[in-house]
Amino acid sequence: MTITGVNSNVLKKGDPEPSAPAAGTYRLYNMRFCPWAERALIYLSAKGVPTEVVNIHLMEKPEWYFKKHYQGKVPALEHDGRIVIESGVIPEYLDDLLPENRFLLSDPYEKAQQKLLLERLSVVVPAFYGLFSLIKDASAKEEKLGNLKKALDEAEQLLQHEFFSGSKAGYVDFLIFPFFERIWWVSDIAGFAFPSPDHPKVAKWFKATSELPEIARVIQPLEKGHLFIKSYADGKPDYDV
Ligand SMILES: N[C@@H](CCC(=O)N[C@@H](CS)C(=O)NCC(=O)O)C(=O)O
Repeated sequence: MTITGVNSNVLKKGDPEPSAPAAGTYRLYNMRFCPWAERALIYLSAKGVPTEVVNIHLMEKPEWYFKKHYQGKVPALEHDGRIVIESGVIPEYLDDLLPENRFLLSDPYEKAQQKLLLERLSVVVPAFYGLFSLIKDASAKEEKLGNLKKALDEAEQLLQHEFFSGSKAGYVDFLIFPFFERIWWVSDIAGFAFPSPDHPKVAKWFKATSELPEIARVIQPLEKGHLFIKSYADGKPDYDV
């Protein structure tokens, strides 16, 4: 196992800054339920590089964390005295740094196409965030589920192969999966079906992708996802569930 600490203690205000990661190893500042951080986590897992995960309490951030990320957000990647932030930048950085095992293709046209596909698929992101209000108040259910359906219709149409990245999972799958996973978490709580037979290609992709070893070994169990989502919807996110 090259990834350690995925479920480690959550560091908060007052906790000391960990010493620098050992040379040649990677450290990911993470929050287990953050979809943006999960993009970087999945990428590191797929790269198979030695990685230590450090979980950050986002409501009570350690003072030193602002040296890692100027806004105090996750993810941030630290290695060999360098820090890289942003979930859209870290994967590309890792591909440039470790080109023997690339996921974002190096051919300029293919690379552009993959990025455009991710851009189009990103309709699922606002559709997902819009679902939170349903957990406490079902009054806008029709509208929110209508937005989700439109986003999933788009994804169904964009899925031309077994994976979004082609016959093998890659950049697009790794970066968009965390949002589909969270739609799945919310579906049980807010009372709608996902994955659903209305989007058969997406349903098949979701199952296959969630079972990939590089993903399965780093994601959170469904029950924990439920607990976190409920705490978040209550306005008191519980980072220790
Ligand atoms: N644009 C950033 C977004 C990251 C983000 O919003 N992370 C959230 C957690 S899911 C965060 O750190 N929130 C803490 C804060 O905003 O203070 C990225 O893609 O990396």
